[in-house]
Amino acid sequence: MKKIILARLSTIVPQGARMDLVSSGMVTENDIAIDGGRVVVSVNLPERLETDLDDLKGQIEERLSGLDEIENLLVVMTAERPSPPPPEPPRLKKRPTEAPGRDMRPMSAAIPGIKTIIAVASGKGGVGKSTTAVNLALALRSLGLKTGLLDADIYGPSLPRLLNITDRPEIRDDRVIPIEKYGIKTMSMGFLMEEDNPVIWRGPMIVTALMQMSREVDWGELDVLVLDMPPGTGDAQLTMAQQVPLQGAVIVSTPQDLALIDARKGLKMFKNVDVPIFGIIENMSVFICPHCGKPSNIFGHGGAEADARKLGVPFLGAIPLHMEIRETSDEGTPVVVANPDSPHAAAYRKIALNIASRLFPEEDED
Ligand SMILES: Nc1ncnc2c1ncn2[C@@H]1O[C@H](COP(=O)(O)OP(=O)(O)OP(=O)(O)O)[C@@H](O)[C@H]1O
Repeated sequence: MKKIILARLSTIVPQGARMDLVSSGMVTENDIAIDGGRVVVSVNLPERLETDLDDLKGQIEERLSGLDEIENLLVVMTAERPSPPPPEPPRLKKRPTEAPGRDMRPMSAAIPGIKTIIAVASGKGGVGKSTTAVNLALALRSLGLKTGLLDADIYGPSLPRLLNITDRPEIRDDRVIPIEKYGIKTMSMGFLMEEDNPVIWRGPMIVTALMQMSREVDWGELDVLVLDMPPGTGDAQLTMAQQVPLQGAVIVSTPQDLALIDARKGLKMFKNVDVPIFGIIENMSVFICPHCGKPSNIFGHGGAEADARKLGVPFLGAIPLHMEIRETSDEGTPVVVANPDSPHAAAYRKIALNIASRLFPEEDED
């Protein structure tokens, strides 16, 4: 089957390219994932190729449309960048709203149906960003907001594990249908990836694919879409911060100094692209002993709060390091739904309320 697909794609020469999709290596056997009748074709575009992506996508779909074996086809455009260009603050100072992006859409055009988007980011990996994003999304939902959660962590998507989702999303009319769990709509690269064939997402950066994930998923009507950003402050994060119309960002940090230094980089990145920082969340702030309930400041609690004050950024709250948060995450039932009456769930709800009042200030006035 892959051979047939490759043969058909070898007849397409993208506008501006010298060779066809297959001879140029833009689509290889590894870039085709087949799961029953579902086929995902990943096109790795060279950085410098200026081509109309919608047109190219249309050509691929048309060329493969005659194959009976394909029930659902998803074409994903990915862009490899051998060396990320260093951010240039003057160029990035103003967030472009009119300039076309790579795919010729306005860079931060609103996504129809989605009222607001917030990014949950961290300066480095492993600080509990995804756990925080999932619990915040569920807490926003518990406040009555229609909520979606997009796991943009292409390097290590964690949503399938955190929400115990093993299904694959349906693809209808060329749009991916998000998977609903605990009342929120969710989407993750992990839902589309083949476990034994992760190579489909190879490449140091897949920003174009992420753009498709936010725009070509059928989110329906949402009050808020929570974006679980990839960890760090590299080129992928920067491009996302520029291209997705963000209302604001929250930075998750652990109390350790190192994480705070990284968190500062996160703050700087969003400031450079004019995305308001809603505040810092200190995760794993104090260790609460599961046996005696006694708090211990093993990481030096308070670092994030003091740092936020110094940087003039709001401190949104502290989430303790607690076994229950870890266990519920591992079981795929985050603490906000597993134990809504717990103090941990209350801590997430308090932060969610704060975020909601920033997102919808007018509804807060009476
Ligand atoms: N407050 C907490 N208390 C206890 N465990 C936590 C807490 N927050 C996160 N964890 C645990 O820490 C680990 C890392 O969390 P998580 O995957 O959310 O981090 P991350 O920053 O998204 O990581 P990565 O950057 O690698 O994606 C997980 O096992 C999670 O269950």
